[in-house]
Amino acid sequence: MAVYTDISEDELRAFIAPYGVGELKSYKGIAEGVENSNFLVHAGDDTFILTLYEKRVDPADLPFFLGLMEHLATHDISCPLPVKRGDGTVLGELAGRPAAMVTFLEGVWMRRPSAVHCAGVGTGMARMHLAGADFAMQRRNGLTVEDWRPLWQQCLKAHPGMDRDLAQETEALLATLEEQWPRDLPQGTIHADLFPDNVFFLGDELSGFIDFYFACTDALAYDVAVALNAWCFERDHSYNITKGKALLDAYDRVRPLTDPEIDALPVLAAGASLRFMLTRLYDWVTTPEGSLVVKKDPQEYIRKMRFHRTIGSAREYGLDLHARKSA
Ligand SMILES: Nc1ncnc2c1ncn2[C@@H]1O[C@H](COP(=O)(O)OP(=O)(O)OP(=O)(O)O)[C@@H](O)[C@H]1O
Ligand SMILES: N[C@@H](CCO)C(=O)O
Repeated sequence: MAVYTDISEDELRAFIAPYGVGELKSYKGIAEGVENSNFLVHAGDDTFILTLYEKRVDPADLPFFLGLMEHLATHDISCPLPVKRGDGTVLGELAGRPAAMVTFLEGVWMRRPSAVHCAGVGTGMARMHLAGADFAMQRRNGLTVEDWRPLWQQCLKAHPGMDRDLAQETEALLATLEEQWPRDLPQGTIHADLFPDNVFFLGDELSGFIDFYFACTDALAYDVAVALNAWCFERDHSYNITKGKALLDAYDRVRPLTDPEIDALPVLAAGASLRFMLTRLYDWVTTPEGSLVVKKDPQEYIRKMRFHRTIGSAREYGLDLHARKSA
């Protein structure tokens, strides 16, 4: 569940007063999510999401995240819009935590996305990348190739009895990625955590993106690689090329991938699988039993890491290189 910090009605009433959203009618904690405390707030005639940022979010990054949501929401991308207070600011403090209110987004996330949803996320992500091109702020990706080895070392330190096969293959992949990581691909503002639980749909139509708290400035194609990992594998860990093709072709139609991006896709996808394997493994080995944090299974991403080792070109993910050439 994700209500780490509880709030009283009186403090919430005082908190929302400067937002000019009307009288507080009701509020309740939201169980989903693992990073922050989230509440559904009804005030005046509207519904909002109130987030209290917990310790894993650096307060110095909040202007970037909230600024990006405002930029995208005002550039035709459906995502939560931070609500401004009378003085124009969006960030406040509640129960000793930095806190902000954003507009409520209709829709639900897809527990079992189909190829149609994968195409939707491909199109939506490409539009988001184009809309983010003139966002003025920058933020370094704190979980990119240089950060993986220190994270791996922290995992080893916390769990000295690490499985030997896993240790060997992780070391080998780290070394390969450190050597081969592409540094000069087109850069931009990326979401960096575009998993199904962060994309809402109404029926088969994408209704919006949430959870921009890993967003950063990095290779646009890395975002594609994260999504490929998160959307195009089945529960039995097999890769679904129909979904991969749907996502990649849809993305490519809105923002054509460059040749270097296409060439780099297998390396980027392997890197993305390592990134999520490592953060999950870190949580797995450092979170005490009985803690409120919901630990996600690193095993899923170990399987994905192994899969990407077998891939030689973007074509094997389903990208229709032939159709691109003749277009
Ligand atoms: N703007 C929004 N509109 C509607 N629902 C929202 C909105 N923002 C968040 N939610 C709801 O709150 C839940 C948790 O939000 P979010 O994913 O941002 O939390 P989090 O703590 O950052 O978690 P995680 O990083 O693990 O995904 C979502 O699954 C969704 O149900
Ligand atoms: N999307 C991440 C978790 C939080 O952002 C994962 O599934 O590991």
